[in-house]
Amino acid sequence: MPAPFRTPTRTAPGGRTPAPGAVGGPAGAAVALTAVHRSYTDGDGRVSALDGVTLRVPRGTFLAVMGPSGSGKSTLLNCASGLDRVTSGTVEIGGRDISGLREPDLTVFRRDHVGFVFQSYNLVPTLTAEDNITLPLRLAGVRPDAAWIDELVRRVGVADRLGHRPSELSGGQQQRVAIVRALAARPDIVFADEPTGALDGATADRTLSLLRGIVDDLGQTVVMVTHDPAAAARAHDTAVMASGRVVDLLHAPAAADLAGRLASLGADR
Ligand SMILES: Nc1ncnc2c1ncn2[C@@H]1O[C@H](COP(=O)(O)OP(=O)(O)OP(=O)(O)O)[C@@H](O)[C@H]1O
Repeated sequence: MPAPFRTPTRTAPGGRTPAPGAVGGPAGAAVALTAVHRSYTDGDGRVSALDGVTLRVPRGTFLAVMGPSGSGKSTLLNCASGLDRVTSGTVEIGGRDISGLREPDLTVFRRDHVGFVFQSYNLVPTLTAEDNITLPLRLAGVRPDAAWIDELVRRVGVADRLGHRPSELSGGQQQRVAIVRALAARPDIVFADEPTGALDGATADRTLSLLRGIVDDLGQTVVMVTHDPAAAARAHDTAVMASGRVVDLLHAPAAADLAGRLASLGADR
């Protein structure tokens, strides 16, 4: 019988070992990828963007995904979140296999079970912060859970900005509103794509603290793609990708160790 998950191939340069249960163990996985391949056909032939990824993200954990440009990070995020389809293998979110869902069902599933945070915030410019937060729920015909949203709004510190439009908010405030929007439906998992990429150092730091807090204090699950070793070091675990594979799964790596590992993989940023 094949191994149920890919065994990390190495530990951090500092000798840290992967978190027990950070991969594998089907129980309690917010998202589980099994033998996922994703290939694209382009002008030059076939590109294997994901080449056999098996990865489980336990509920209530914060996973960073790093790797050189072109290593497959965005493809991993897109496939794991149901934005893109796998060529082969399976993706389960909250125990539900989404690999075979038809498009309308997949759209509804994503809406109800997956939250997204983007580098560019993706707020609707004509709506207030409050309306941005509740828009996805209202479109779904779901009454927002006012107590939960209040808790989130207070936690991220935008309670006094709810009546403002995005253009009247700083980048950090817009990202905090986007984080509340992503969590409003209590998703199984939040995927964050370079969430601090457009923020200055101090604001990025605060945003990472918020993400870590919603995992540690509220039991949410976050998967974050980042190029920044210091950002990844704020997560519990880091998956390092190269050539479409997860080559390391590191528990609480130091930023310097991650930077060294990326340099060894030829990452130029
Ligand atoms: N739609 C597509 N069509 C063809 N090739 C694609 C497509 N999407 C991704 N690829 C290829 O798949 C590989 C992985 O791309 P991906 O965007 O996942 O990498 P990445 O690690 O996120 O890169 P970056 O850090 O530069 O954003 C690359 O070789 C890329 O060119």
